[in-house]
Amino acid sequence: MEKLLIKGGNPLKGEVRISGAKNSAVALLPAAILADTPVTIEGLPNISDIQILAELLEEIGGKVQRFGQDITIDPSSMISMPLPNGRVKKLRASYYFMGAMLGRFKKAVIGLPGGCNLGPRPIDQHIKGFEALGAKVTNEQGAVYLRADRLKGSRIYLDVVSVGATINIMLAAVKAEGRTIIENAAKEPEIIDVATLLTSMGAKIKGAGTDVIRIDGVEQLNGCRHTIIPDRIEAGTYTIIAAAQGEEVLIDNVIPLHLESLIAKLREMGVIIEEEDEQLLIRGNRKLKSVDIKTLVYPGFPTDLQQPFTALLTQAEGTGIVTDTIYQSRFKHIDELRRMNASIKLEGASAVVSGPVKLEGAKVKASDLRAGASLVVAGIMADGVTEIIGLDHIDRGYEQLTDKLANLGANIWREKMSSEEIEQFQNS
Ligand SMILES: CC(=O)N[C@H]1[C@@H](OP(=O)(O)OP(=O)(O)OC[C@H]2O[C@@H](n3ccc(=O)[nH]c3=O)[C@H](O)[C@@H]2O)O[C@H](CO)[C@@H](O)[C@@H]1O
Ligand SMILES: C=C(OP(=O)(O)O)C(=O)O
Repeated sequence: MEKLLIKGGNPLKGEVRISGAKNSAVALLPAAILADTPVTIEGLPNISDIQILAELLEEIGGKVQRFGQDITIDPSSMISMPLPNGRVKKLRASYYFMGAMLGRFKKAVIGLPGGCNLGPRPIDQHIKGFEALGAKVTNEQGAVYLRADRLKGSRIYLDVVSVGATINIMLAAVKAEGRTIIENAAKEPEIIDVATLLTSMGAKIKGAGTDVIRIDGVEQLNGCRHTIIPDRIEAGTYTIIAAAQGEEVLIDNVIPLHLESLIAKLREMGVIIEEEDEQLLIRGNRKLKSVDIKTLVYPGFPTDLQQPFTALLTQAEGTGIVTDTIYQSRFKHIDELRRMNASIKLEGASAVVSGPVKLEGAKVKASDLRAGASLVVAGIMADGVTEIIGLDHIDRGYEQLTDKLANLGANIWREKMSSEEIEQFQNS
């Protein structure tokens, strides 16, 4: 087990290349289950969630070959193997095996998903969608059992705008008989990416990226080749880091449109950002002004950037109010930032951040993926050394974080934890 160490204060300069989007990749891989012939996905991030999904695909009989950032999945000999326990519990996106296996085999047994602990994360809207398509769904001993004699297209109104439910229903509906209409669908770029892959496989989908998606089911889907979109959350994290500590940082392989809400907020704070087709050039500003943020569904401010952004607000003049409307209790990073001298109060569903303060390096723990990212942002700005444990969370979502930041000039490295440290960590 390792810990991450950062000696803060170095000005950052240079270029960082963004990897493929985790939240697309984790749906694209299960989507391959639906094809009759091999699917190749290009530009995958090398992160632990992808490794686990590749192993799950092999567990159900898929042949998986990885060549650098590309993966080829031959689904022809897959079977509807139950996956009630084990790897499925390690990540959120294992829920996509429900939709994909239901679409292909008309049955699936999948353990309830893991992923970041952000408070309650129900999957009732996924289930509502599967039931509307004709599946019988039961929950037994922590696993979801799905079975359908046939899947039949239906009109489904989501009571909550959900990325996972929108994609999961698409995965099942592409092989249902007739037309499915998903209303109040989520509009995140990852949904368009999954729809693009499915369309290349032969699916008939209209409206992905709007709040009404129409799907006409087909009997057969074939293999294809697909290039994943860049990770807007990784790009946003580096943009925040560059705003915090950058002299001049070029973010390469990014779709600026996907980050409009973040870019607007950073400009309000006084950060200078130039947008190119696939790049962002960020000039940090040591005199930042505070702003308020409220997370919303896309194209609103993403909840996955709320935690890293909160760390940046500690350096801004004034008071910034951070409200997360998607996950009201996504604030586990606050106590850790306070250990680093941040001045943050929790008031109801908001964090009130006062700044600027001089952050000080400390021993802190990443309780979830983006909490980890917020500690990295803080560590990069702090005086002295910050020691972050809980790297398994960070490794779920950031490819080569240490190398990418070191290339920009950060003083950052990983070290093995001693057995006493591991014991303390496990008991904490
Ligand atoms: C693997 C993946 O893509 N993860 C992302 C996905 O998670 P995930 O797909 O799990 O998030 P959702 O969009 O489904 O959740 C949004 C909100 O809806 C609620 N909800 C969701 C489903 C449901 O059936 N019932 C229900 O009440 C959730 O508790 C949450 O409050 O979108 C989140 C919101 O942008 C991001 O933070 C995650 O990084
Ligand atoms: C919450 C996240 O991921 P997951 O849904 O996979 O837990 C995230 O990427 O910030």
